[in-house]
Amino acid sequence: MKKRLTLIQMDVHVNDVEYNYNRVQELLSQSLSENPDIIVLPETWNTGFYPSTDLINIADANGDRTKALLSAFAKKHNVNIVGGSVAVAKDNLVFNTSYVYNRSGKLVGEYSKMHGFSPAKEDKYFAGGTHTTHFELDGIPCSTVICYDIRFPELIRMAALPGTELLFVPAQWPTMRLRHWQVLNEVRAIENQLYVCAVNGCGTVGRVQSTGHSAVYDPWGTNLLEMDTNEGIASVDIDLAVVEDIRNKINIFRDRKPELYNL
Ligand SMILES: NC(=O)CCC(=O)C(=O)O
Repeated sequence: MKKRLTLIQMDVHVNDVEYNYNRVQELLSQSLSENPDIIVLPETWNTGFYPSTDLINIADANGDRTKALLSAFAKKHNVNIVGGSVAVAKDNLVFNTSYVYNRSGKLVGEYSKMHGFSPAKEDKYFAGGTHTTHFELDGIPCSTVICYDIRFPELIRMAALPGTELLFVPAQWPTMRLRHWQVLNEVRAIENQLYVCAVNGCGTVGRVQSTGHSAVYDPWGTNLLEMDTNEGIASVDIDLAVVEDIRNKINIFRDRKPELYNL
C-alpha cells in the first residue's frame, strides 16, 4: 500500500496565536495541491515553543479551537491530519498535545508530550503526558511522539511494540543540534523497523532558531525526504510493503528478549 505524506514546515510566530492559526489554515489549504493522504504539522504551532508563565493565558482551552479547525478541514477535504502539537490549557495546567484526525474528521489519536525539554524549562511550564497513543490512518498502524521524546528509546519502543508501521515526530528542533535531529530520527526508524515522519518548525521560536530539515526515513534508514530551513510544504510517497519486507528479513520484534532487559 502506498501513501503520500505531506509535511508542513511552518515559521511559527511566538505568542502570536492569531497569526499562527490563520497561517496554519493557509498552509493546510496550500498543501491540498500535493494531493496528500496524510498532512503533518510541527510542534506547538499555535504559540511557538517558548515555555513561559504566559502560556496558560494563550494556550488553546481544552484544545477546542484546534480540534474544531483540524476536524472540519479533514472532513471537508477527505484527508488525514496529524495535527503537530499545540499548547493546550486544561485543568489549570498546560499540555503539549497532538491531535490526529482521519478522513471523516474523527479524532483518532491524542498524545501529550511525555518528556518536557528541561533545558528550556518545558518540564516546569508544561504538564507531562502519561501514555502513548496508537491509531490507524487508512489502515496503517501509527503512533506519534513529540520532539524531545525522540531521545528516549524506551518510549519509541513502547510506541512501536503494538505493530506500529509509521511514527510521527512533530518538533521545534534547533539548528545547533541538527545532527542529533537527523541521526535520532534515522536510528529510531532503523531500530523499530518503521517509517519516521519528522516535521520541524523553522524560523526563530523565542530565543532559539528552529532548523527546519523536516524529513522522512524508511525502515532501512533511507532518507526519502529532507527539507531546507525555510517555511514550506513537501511530500513523499511511502510504500508500507517495505515494513513487511524488512521484518521478514530481520525480525527484531521476534528476536528481542525483554526478559533479559533489566531496564
Ligand atoms: N522542543 C523540544 O523538545 C526541543 C528538543 C531539543 O532541542 C533536543 O532534544 O535537543
